[in-house]
Amino acid sequence: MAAPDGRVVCRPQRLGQGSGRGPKGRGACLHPLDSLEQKETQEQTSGQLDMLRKAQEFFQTCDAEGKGFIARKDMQRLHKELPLSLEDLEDVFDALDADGNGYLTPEEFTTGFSHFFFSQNNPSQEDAGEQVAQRHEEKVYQSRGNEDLGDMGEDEEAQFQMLMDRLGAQKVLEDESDVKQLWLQLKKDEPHLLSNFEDFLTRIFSQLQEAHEEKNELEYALKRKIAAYDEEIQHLYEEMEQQIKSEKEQFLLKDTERFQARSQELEQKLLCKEQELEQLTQKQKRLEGQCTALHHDKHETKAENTKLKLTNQELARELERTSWELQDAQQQLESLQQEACKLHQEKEMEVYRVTESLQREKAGLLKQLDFLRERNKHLRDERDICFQKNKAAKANTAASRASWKKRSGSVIGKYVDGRGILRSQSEEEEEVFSIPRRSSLGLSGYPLTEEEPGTGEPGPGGPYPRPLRRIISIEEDPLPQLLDGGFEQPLSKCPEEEEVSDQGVQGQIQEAPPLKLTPTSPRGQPVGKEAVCKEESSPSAPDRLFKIVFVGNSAVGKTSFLRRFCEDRFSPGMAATVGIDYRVKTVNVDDSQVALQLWDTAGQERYRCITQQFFRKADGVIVMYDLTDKQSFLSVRRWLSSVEEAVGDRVPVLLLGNKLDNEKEREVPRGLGEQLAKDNNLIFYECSAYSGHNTKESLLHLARFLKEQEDTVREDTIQVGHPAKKKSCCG
Ligand SMILES: Nc1nc2c(ncn2[C@@H]2O[C@H](COP(=O)(O)OP(=O)(O)OP(=O)(O)O)[C@@H](O)[C@H]2O)c(=O)[nH]1
Ligand SMILES: [Ca+2]
Ligand SMILES: [Mg+2]
Repeated sequence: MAAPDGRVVCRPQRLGQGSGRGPKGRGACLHPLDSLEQKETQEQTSGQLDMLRKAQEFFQTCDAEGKGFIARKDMQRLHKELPLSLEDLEDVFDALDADGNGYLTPEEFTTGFSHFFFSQNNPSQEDAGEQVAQRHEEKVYQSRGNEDLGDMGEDEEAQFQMLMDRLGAQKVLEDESDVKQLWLQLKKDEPHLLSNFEDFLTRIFSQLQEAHEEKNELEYALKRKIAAYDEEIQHLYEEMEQQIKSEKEQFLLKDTERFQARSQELEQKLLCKEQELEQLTQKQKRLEGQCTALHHDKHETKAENTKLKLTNQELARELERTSWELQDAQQQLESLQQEACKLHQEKEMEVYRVTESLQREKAGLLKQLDFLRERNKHLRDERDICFQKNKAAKANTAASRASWKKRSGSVIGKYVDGRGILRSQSEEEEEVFSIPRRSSLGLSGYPLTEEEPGTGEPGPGGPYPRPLRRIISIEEDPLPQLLDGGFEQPLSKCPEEEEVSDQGVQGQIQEAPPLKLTPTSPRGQPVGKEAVCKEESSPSAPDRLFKIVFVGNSAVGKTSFLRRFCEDRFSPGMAATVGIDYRVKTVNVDDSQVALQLWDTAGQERYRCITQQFFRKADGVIVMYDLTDKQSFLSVRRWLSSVEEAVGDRVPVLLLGNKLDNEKEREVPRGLGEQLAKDNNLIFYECSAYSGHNTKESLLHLARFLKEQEDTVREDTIQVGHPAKKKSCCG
């Protein structure tokens, strides 16, 4: 698209417009079609030169005096020579005097002359006056030419040229030779037609000129249109450029914004990534540190490992050696254990045998005792008669009373001889006998051989034997001793009576016969024999022995219960137990024989210190209460705590509520007993020594429990001591 070139497109000025402008106006304005008219211009130039020459000749003609300028007067002198009126000449002068100073300089004259001629080229534009003047001039020249030059070719040529110039034919005609010939012909043949021809030519040329000008105008308009179009295009272009620019700017703005946002986003991301990277770097560093530490540790561990391996090898060797030693030791131990087991079994059997024989003896002695009691009663009766007889004798009364007390207070183990060594005890005895029940049984399974103070006479062979005052301690396990040493050795000593208990049982018992017991006494026969006989009825020897201690308030029925269990009979009106007693009974528990050594304690308060000592070696304890006596049940807790005090909770306890047969007098509901048992982890039964209900069941339960407990302990012991083998041995 072509930008406007800035050329000033100017309309070509009409030549001769305004008489005062002169020929310089032509040069002042650049014709846009210069290039097109160069040729024409060249032709004009040559024409102008001719014209200048002619103008100078005409000037000299007018300036006849040669003063260098033409005045109005000079011009009027031509009136005679030119076919022009004075007025016409005046007009010509005025037209030529451009500055109006009344003189025509050669320049003014020449310029005006040429202008005059050029203006003849645009006759259509000239006003009529000028045209008229021109015609006059032509005619002047023609006539002058016709008259002066005649047949002069050169003149004709100039005339023709002048004509042509005047008509402006150079601009229109390319080749004017035809016109020239025609003009010459016409001039020669028909001179009167020449003016017509010239008019014709004038008209033709003027039309041509008009057409030319029209063409120029059209060209100009076209150019203007093109220019306008160009301008419009330029404008559009500019607008478009502007629009593009603004669009571009907008786009750029948007793009920049987007770019900025994006870059911000990216920056943030980058920041995040950088932070992450930093964290990772730190982590890596940390890990590296750890790695190094681990590496270091590894080395250390390796060294340690090697050391440990060496130690291990050493230890393995040592272990081997030790295991050999251990094996030896185990073999030795095994043989020792076997030996020990054998010994233990033997010992147990001996114990059992002795216990049984002692029991037998005790039964015999009891019989003797019964007999002696009967005797005693009888003697007392006699004595009473005697006493009544001698009632008056006061001095005798005190002595007699003391003697009676001593007889009836047949407690062994606490009460020494009747000579008042322990006088203070007699009051206690009084208490004992103040209760409705008789207190008669001695201690230690031996019948209490009471002195018969009532008889008042000592047995044969010296003073009466003292009553047996020994307590067999469950802890000392005196039975084997008894077996070894017969009855010569003391069973044990009552802690409180050491000083009085060093006489042999045998001796005392042997001293019994002098009491003149009836033949019913088993004394005459060996005590053990009867026991052996009974023993024989037992299917086999017992496998084990358990010591069970019986406790509970007085009169709850402990002794009655044991009698029911051992002899399967019930004796009403049983005497209160004094000190301690025991029985042995073998029972069958799950195909094995279990001997139960049952220790019957005295429930009365005063014997508690003795009872307490028997707990320590007990395998099991039976606490009994009388379900018709609330107080006896309330005492159970006290009994339990004294058991626990002595042995902790390692021994099983059987709680028995006795006298179930006497339901109508029941004071302790069954639930209470059950609850108590449950709270203290006890075995519980309600039973009756009278009817025999639950006597066997309850004791068997306890025996089974003890056996199982022992089995478990034994197994554990075997496993711990000898994991390889399992062997039954006496733990
Ligand atoms: N109805 C009835 N009476 C019984 C029963 N058991 C014992 N008795 C009686 O209760 C009284 C006391 O009996 P013992 O066996 O001597 O009482 P204990 O517990 O041995 O008394 P201590 O030896 O003093 O501790 C006696 O009169 C017995 O006859 C029983 O099951 N039913
Ligand atoms: Ca002048
Ligand atoms: Mg009793």
